[in-house]
Amino acid sequence: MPASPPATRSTAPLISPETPLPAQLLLDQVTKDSGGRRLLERVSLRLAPGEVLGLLGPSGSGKSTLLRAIAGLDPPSSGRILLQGREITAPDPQISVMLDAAAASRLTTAEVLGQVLRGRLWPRPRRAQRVAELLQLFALTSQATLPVARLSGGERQRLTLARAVAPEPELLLLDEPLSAQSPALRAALRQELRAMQRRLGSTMVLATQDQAEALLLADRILVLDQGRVAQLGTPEAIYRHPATAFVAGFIGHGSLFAATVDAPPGTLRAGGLALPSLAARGLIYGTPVQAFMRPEDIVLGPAASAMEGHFAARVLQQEFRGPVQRLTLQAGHLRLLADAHVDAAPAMEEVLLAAIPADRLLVFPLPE
Ligand SMILES: Nc1ncnc2c1ncn2[C@@H]1O[C@H](COP(=O)(O)OP(=O)(O)OP(=O)(O)O)[C@@H](O)[C@H]1O
Repeated sequence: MPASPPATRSTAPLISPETPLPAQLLLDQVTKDSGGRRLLERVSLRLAPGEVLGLLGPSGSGKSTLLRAIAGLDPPSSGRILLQGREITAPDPQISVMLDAAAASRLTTAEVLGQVLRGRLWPRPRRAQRVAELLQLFALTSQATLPVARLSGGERQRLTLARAVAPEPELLLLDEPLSAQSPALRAALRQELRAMQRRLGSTMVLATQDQAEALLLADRILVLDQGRVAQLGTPEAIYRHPATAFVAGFIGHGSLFAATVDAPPGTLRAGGLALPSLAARGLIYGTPVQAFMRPEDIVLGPAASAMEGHFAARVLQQEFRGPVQRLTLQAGHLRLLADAHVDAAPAMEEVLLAAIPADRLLVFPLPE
């Protein structure tokens, strides 16, 4: 048995900065206060070299504040940020952050890119080659000689992104990098960004409100809720095992509804239905909770009839989503989202059998 930790241990940081690396980026209880408000509250995390972190959260949750702190642009009020063991308190050449590429600049697109490729690492021929490569990668070749002020919003965003990745930094911080791009270009740039990150092995933090972007690009996702870490985990863990109702509702789609723990154990009563839920086992009879399910988890039609707790549901709405139809079902007093394969989708107003697998009906405590 290891000796008990000393009594002072409880006030020690959650992560000890003295612990030997692998961590490349370490955030230790990062707190930020500004204008009488707490914008970040004790954010701690450890990113391995080459790891991509998706920073997700609603507008105003503190994503940009956290990125600016990591970039050394706006240091935290308390807590520490370390890159390879060095504390970050000011901008660092190893850290590249997306900053708007001088909107009113008279420089051309190519010149703005060349600007960040200075020093002995970028002798003139290598610099010119890199600029040409970036122009091509970010679909800006035709705009190479245009003054930056003339670029469209999407072009300027691509230039901002190209400028951030240009120096091949150790740590790349991106803030909504593709929000102004058309869907096709966005998909292509996502792939490009991921390939580039793998090739360079840069550690990356990507703040976005676009869940698909975070789910596709990130190794792990940090969900921020009012400046606090609501959950940190792999995309799959966050999607399948959300820690709170907020995370469940924020990532992906689903139905969140009020329920009460019922008998026999592992049953929820909601909207007049009795629904089996493994997550409700062990909870005290009569406890009010929030229940959550994803639309793709509901079983529809004859397959539902063999399942415990199946119920009748009426199709209220249909939404075409390519291979699936997203249905809104009326079941008891509940409205539930359900996905049906487009070839097997029921008609409007059709009444059909439905069931929620017991391991897919999640339970969260009521908000305080
Ligand atoms: N200097 C400041 N003083 C007071 N409040 C601030 C300051 N800077 C930012 N805020 C507030 O802090 C909160 C977090 O802002 P931040 O820009 O980090 O959010 P975000 O998650 O990046 O949002 P978005 O997705 O809309 O860009 C916001 O409510 C913002 O208004």
